[in-house]
Amino acid sequence: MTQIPSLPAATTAVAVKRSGTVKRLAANPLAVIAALVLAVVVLACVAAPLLTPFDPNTGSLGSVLQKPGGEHLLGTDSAGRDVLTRLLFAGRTTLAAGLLAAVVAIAIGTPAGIAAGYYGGRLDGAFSWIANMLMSLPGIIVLLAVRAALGPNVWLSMIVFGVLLAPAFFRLTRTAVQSVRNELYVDAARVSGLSDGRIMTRHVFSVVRAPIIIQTAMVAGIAIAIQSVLEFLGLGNPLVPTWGVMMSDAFRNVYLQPLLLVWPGIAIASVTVSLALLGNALRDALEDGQKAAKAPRQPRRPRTGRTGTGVLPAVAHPTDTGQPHLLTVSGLRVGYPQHGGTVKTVVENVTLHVDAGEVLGIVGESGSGKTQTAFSILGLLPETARITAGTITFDGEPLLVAGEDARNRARIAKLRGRGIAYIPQEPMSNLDPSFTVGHQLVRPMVKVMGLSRSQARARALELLALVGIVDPQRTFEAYPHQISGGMAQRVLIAGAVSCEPRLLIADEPTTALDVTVQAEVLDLLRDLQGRLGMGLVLVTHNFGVVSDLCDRVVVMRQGALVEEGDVRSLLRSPQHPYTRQLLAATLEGKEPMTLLTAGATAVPTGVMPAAAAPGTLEGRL
Ligand SMILES: Nc1ncnc2c1ncn2[C@@H]1O[C@H](COP(=O)(O)OP(=O)(O)OP(=O)(O)O)[C@@H](O)[C@H]1O
Repeated sequence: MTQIPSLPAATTAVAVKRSGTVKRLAANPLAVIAALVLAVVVLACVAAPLLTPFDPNTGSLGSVLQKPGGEHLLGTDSAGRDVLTRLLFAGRTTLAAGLLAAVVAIAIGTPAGIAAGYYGGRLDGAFSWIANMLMSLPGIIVLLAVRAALGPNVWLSMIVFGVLLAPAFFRLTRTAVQSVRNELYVDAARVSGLSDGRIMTRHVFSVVRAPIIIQTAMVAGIAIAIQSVLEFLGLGNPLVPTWGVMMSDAFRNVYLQPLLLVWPGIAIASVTVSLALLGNALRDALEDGQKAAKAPRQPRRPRTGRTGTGVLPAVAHPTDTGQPHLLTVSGLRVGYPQHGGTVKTVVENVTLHVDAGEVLGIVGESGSGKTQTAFSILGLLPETARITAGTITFDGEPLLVAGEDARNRARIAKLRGRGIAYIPQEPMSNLDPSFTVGHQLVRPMVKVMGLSRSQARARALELLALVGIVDPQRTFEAYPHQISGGMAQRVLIAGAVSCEPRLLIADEPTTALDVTVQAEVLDLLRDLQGRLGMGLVLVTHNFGVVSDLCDRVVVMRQGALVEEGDVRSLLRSPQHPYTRQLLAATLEGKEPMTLLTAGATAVPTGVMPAAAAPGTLEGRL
């Protein structure tokens, strides 16, 4: 069994990444200066009443336009008001108004962008149309119109400006979400029973979090600058001190006291420039982090040992009792509409079933429609796919009916996790890099089984031990990059069985693994399936795996079933020429019965050399 390699700090962990980002920011002098300037300005403005004894709006006619010095550190303005006091109080309004614009833009743009990117289709079209329309409006003219209609209210102006800036966040999040919505870890989250809302907030939002923070810094700076420009032009409320209003006042006395223009100018420039610098530095720090994340992994330690501890008794396979099959697929047809109105059919009239405790293999060459069939059962087909005929029933209840898209989605969503679970092909890309292994195991159990967090945690540790992970605690706390491919596949198997599903669909579960780990994972699957009495649909193109694990097998070619039977008869006397051809190709031209030797368990994908394939066929034939 693989030990967790101890990785250097510069590799990919998100936990490491977070502290790494702070470290990289701290190493950037511009970022440090910008952060310090912002911190000083914000703190000084917040603590304004403590820092100055004057009132920002009360002046003294005896001390008009005084030069800096004495009790008025920055002098006084044309109404005899203390400039420093006004500057600090004005900063509160200006900064809060800039923040308000950014918050409004985020609150509108981000959820809309996530929903449009995640759901696509008409929702995306409608939201994109609104975003394009908002972007085509001339912002300054709209703000002038708002000012003319509703008066000089800085908060209202910034709310409107926030709405106008929302498309920036919308586009950013939509693009980011589009790039991950078909990632396998999102599919994995879906099949583990998490709702769309939960997936969007927990798994998808993490992708857009960093760009949003960067964009917020930029947008807040722009909002402060625009607000100040409008107020400088005399469109602000003279009764509410802001840096723009101060600039406007100062400009009227520029010949008498030019310094009055300098202080708010410095304040505006320092804050907007600092925000821009900080945003840039943050982007650089995150990009550097991503480069570090792509650094090569530590070599894996050699694996030893076998999996499973045989605690539960094996479940007897059902006999023909007249009970409905656990899963029945009837006449399934899946197609993809093409340009020009035609439909490319990728699954045609597929009919199969699997019972509780039974292992059904779906074999066929690449592109024969195995995954499309499995995805139809799991409700994971791409949005562009159309189920044009057929039904799928689970335990006698309809699960999928052609043409009932919305109901199909609801029915499948209810079954995921507890009814049907999924083990994918690519272990690494099915684990969300933003969360620890433990988190990803615990969440579905809390959500689907209603366990408390501590119960789910204890169960996750048990499951990790059950799937043969030597140090469950350490793996539980690890991020996906900190475990090997074989361990990741075991974690996914643990996750798939965590909610005690009645049917497990495993799509080429060993393809991405090296040969020794393939054998271990197959052993584990067989062991768990027997112990838990699950129905198992095993998608593979490897007859070695079929003979090792399956009770029955269906052979697919070009989207259709060409042969079906119990594994023993089918391997012994394949009827269809394609099955014979496939078997012959797998066996590299040798007769199946002459290959067999006892002792080993599995073979590498698509290859069954005499020395490597042993035992798998012999035990069954
Ligand atoms: N999004 C899609 N749009 C159009 N055609 C698709 C799409 N996804 C898959 N197909 C087509 O469906 C057919 C069946 O694909 P499927 O992934 O089920 O094959 P498979 O038997 O699982 O192959 P493999 O072993 O390589 O995974 C292929 O011809 C493939 O090109």
